[in-house]
Amino acid sequence: MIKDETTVLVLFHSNGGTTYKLAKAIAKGIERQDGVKAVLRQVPHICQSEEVRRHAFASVPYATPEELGQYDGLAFGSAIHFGNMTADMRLFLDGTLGLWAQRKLEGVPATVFMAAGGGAGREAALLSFWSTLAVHGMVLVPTGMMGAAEVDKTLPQGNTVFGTTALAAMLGTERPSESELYVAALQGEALAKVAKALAPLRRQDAAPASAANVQEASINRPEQRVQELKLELPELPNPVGNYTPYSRSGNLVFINQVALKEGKVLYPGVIGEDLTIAEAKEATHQTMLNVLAVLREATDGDLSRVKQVVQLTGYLNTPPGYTQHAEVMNVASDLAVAVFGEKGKHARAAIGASSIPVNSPVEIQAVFEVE
Ligand SMILES: Cc1cc2nc3c(=O)[nH]c(=O)nc-3n(C[C@H](O)[C@H](O)[C@H](O)COP(=O)(O)O)c2cc1C
Repeated sequence: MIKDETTVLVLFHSNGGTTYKLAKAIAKGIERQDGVKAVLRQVPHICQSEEVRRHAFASVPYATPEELGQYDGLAFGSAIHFGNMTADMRLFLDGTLGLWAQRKLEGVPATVFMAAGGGAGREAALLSFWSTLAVHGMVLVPTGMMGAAEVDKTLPQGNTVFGTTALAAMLGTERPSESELYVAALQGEALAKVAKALAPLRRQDAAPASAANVQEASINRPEQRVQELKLELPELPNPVGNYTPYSRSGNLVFINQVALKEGKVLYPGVIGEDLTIAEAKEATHQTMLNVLAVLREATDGDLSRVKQVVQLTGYLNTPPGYTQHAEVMNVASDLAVAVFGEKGKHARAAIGASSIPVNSPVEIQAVFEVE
């Protein structure tokens, strides 16, 4: 993501298309702000019906919970189901636990819009989002009286002070009505304004922190970092053939590991089919711990002898057409930098493979320069 640009995600869940139409109006409002880009994504469907597959929004890409941390602002939209967000949106938000633990969404502006039928419980439904967003520490952008003076008062309209809704079951005009779309665009514009204003401040806060982390890791001995990060480096795995856990040529150490944990493969199988992306990341973390355990052996128990992490190559057991290799391998790269600081930065390749020994979801080849 280009970090000089303000980017706002419009994330929706829709079955019948009304929330999608509001989402597009919100995105239009966001892009009225100079230098702000809207990205439209949808939440995966728990059960995808034929109706959903036929809709125009079927081609909108699915979001992952992890990607929420990349944006400068977030607009959440869902159909109202029994005075609440839909189960699909709820499930998605429950997937943001990792972001919450890292406080990644703290201070990120957010707003909420919803599609209703007759409007039963619509304010409670909007607030059901708000409590989740408050737990994340997000900056809530309400609609207040936005557009209230301009909406067509001869018909029932969905505007509320907490966010726009559309009253899809109300007669008299096509829904969302022009007034509902009008308020939705104002809401998008208001979110974009806050996102644009806060983005430089948030980056300023984040930059010294991450630079400090890297510096801290460089100053601290890697062994100390391993302890601080509470990383448990496992026992060395026994080779099952005529090879060694590592080989050294000059100052370079070569290591290959798979996702073995206590003698068994952690989450065996194909990523995206047998295991989720979150499980793939856990398996990648385990694989990198195995690499570090072997590296410690190669450096006679002293990781401070590592001069540079030179190259990481990740082979991921993925189906044809898979595209999220980089996201999974970032776990290994982040761990290298967390332990070795600047010396942890490396060249990298991430490759999809149709099968990996012992049905591991991942294999990492690593090259280190040592003293
Ligand atoms: C299970 C279920 C529960 C619903 N509960 C409510 C509700 O509490 N209040 C309301 O106004 N509409 C309710 N509706 C109607 C939907 O919110 C409405 O049809 C909405 O426009 C659907 O949005 P979509 O087209 O984006 O899927 C409900 C619909 C379903 C299927």
